[in-house]
Amino acid sequence: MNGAPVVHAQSLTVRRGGHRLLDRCSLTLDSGSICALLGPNGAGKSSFLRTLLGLLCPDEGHLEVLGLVPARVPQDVRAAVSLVPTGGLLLDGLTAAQHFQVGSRFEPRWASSTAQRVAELFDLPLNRVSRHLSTGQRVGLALAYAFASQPRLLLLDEPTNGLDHHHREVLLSLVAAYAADGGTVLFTSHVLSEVEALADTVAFMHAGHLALSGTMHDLLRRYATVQAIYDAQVPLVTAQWIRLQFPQAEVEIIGRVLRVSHYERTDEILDALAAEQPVDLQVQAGTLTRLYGAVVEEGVRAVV
Ligand SMILES: Nc1ncnc2c1ncn2[C@@H]1O[C@H](COP(=O)(O)OP(=O)(O)OP(=O)(O)O)[C@@H](O)[C@H]1O
Repeated sequence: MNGAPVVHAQSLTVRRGGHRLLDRCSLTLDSGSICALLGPNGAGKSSFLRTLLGLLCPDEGHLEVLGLVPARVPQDVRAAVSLVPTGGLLLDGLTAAQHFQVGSRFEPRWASSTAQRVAELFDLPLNRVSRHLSTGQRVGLALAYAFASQPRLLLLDEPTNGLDHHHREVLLSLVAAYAADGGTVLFTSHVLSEVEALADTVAFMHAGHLALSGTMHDLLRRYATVQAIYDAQVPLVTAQWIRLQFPQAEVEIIGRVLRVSHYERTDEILDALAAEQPVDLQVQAGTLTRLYGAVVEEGVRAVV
């Protein structure tokens, strides 16, 4: 792995029709990382992937992908980067076998053995035209084509959409193996359990802006929950005081248990609650679901 980042986006803004698809987005991805791009419908995730491939040109900011500027040399970028859009992108009149012939002719790093292997893993009928393939088979074929192209950066837009449980697991293993070999992956997903299983890095998008990004480990450590257990009901005055001191915290009271989650203020909350002398006091690592709620659903309340 060399030290230069695979993706280096600095304050990217893309405008279309008076609307900001991307709003000052910054992200750096290192070789070998698997990054999940998360956010609600319409947040701008697909637009970000399309910008990395040079399909959308930034109006402001700076972007380098593998040291290249996609808007300037889109063909060079496409030779090294594969994008699998939602549902796959196929040539409708061609069979899987014909797709692979196209790949061997036009993709500079085509690996026929990978195409065959991934096609087998997805149980693809090789001689059926793609418009007669099922939804999952279409995704499988698009993935087989992408992996066989041996890209240095793989962009996957909701790749598990339409895949059954078994083929979902197959895909997660393929992505993990590809990254272990030094490939870099940026994928979007609305399924947080699969993100937790696969991604080492997460980036949260909200209204076109990349609100927060970092390694999964670090972000969940920063968004920890402090749990205090009292010998009787949680003292109301304590809960109210915490809400006043930390207005952006998520505060939960369940009987004798008080749970307070906040981005990057765990130590202060711990000190504040220790002074109240609960019978038990501990810090629990955050969960992706809670962090997603704080960053995206609550309108970035925890981090801005
Ligand atoms: N070419 C375009 N011109 C104008 N608006 C666009 C264009 N492409 C996308 N948009 C708008 O930009 C916003 C972001 O769209 P995008 O597809 O990037 O969202 P997304 O985060 O991928 O959403 P989803 O999770 O639903 O797939 C949406 O409001 C969409 O309607």
